[in-house]
Amino acid sequence: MTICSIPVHARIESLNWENQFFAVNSGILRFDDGAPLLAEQHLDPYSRIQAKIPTQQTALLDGLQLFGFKLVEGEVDLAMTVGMQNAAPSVQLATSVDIPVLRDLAAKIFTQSRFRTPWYQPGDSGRFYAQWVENAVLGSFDHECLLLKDAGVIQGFVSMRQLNEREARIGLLAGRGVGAQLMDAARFWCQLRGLQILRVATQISNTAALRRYIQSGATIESTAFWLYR
Ligand SMILES: CC(=O)SCCNC(=O)CCNC(=O)[C@H](O)C(C)(C)COP(=O)(O)OP(=O)(O)OC[C@H]1O[C@@H](n2cnc3c(N)ncnc32)[C@H](O)[C@@H]1OP(=O)(O)O
Ligand SMILES: Cc1cn([C@H]2C[C@H](O)[C@@H](COP(=O)(O)OP(=O)(O)O[C@H]3O[C@H](C)[C@H](N)[C@H](O)[C@H]3O)O2)c(=O)[nH]c1=O
Repeated sequence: MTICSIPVHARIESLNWENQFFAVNSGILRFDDGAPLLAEQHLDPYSRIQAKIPTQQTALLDGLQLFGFKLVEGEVDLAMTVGMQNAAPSVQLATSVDIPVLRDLAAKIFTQSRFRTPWYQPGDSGRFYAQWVENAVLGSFDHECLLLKDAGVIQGFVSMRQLNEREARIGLLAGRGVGAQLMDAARFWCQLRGLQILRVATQISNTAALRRYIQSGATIESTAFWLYR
């Protein structure tokens, strides 16, 4: 077999938020035919470089592997139309009082993650989703976090981000056995804002989440591989 280089045109964007949060020096490849040809000396200054590639771009997959990139995760991106006939669910808006419980839940429940060992430190992934849900409650990343409670106890949560005047994206969604209600709540949140498309992404291995999103009316829009070096 002859191994020859496969041209990859990309620039590197520093992942400033992640670098501060994880105390690393990481960047992400942004692919662009007008960008310079990728070379080792562009990658070397970083302790970690991430790349997210559409799964159908097998030439890119081969090219990045020649630079030493390794497969870390697969991601499925789904979307659904919101419609106008959604019933109001019995959810509450999370407030700062809910943060400690939500942080604890989020740190434990998202077991599949691209922020996993050996690429990140043990505990980094849990700490990341805990921060994500806290920032959703505070409206500093996702915009709001909706809670499903039973007798005052949180059964599930879903964080929501409005992307533009038509679309929203679910940030984090969790609650064993209450996925359908959480999806209904997400859809209603969109309807209230006049949004038409609801997007959601999950890890390719998360079959429970994939089943839930599809049963709730979503269809697969795209799939991607995460590679790191
Ligand atoms: C946008 C995102 O945040 S993507 C990440 C989605 N969230 C998570 O993965 C958090 C953990 N999972 C959950 O909170 C829920 O399982 C959801 C929201 C994904 C789906 O909820 P529901 O549709 O109500 O399904 P339910 O929780 O009953 O799970 C379906 C089945 O998968 C199983 N299952 C769910 N998660 C897992 C898991 N991580 N490992 C093994 N089995 C699991 C459940 O036990 C259940 O099995 P059963 O039917 O034999 O009882
Ligand atoms: C909390 C927070 C995060 N960020 C930054 C940090 C990252 O660069 C991105 C989020 O990256 P994303 O690819 O979305 O992360 P995940 O792969 O973990 O997410 C997927 O899986 C989750 C379980 C969930 N389903 C999610 O919807 C998926 O996308 O954002 C930031 O800049 N500021 C913040 O406050």
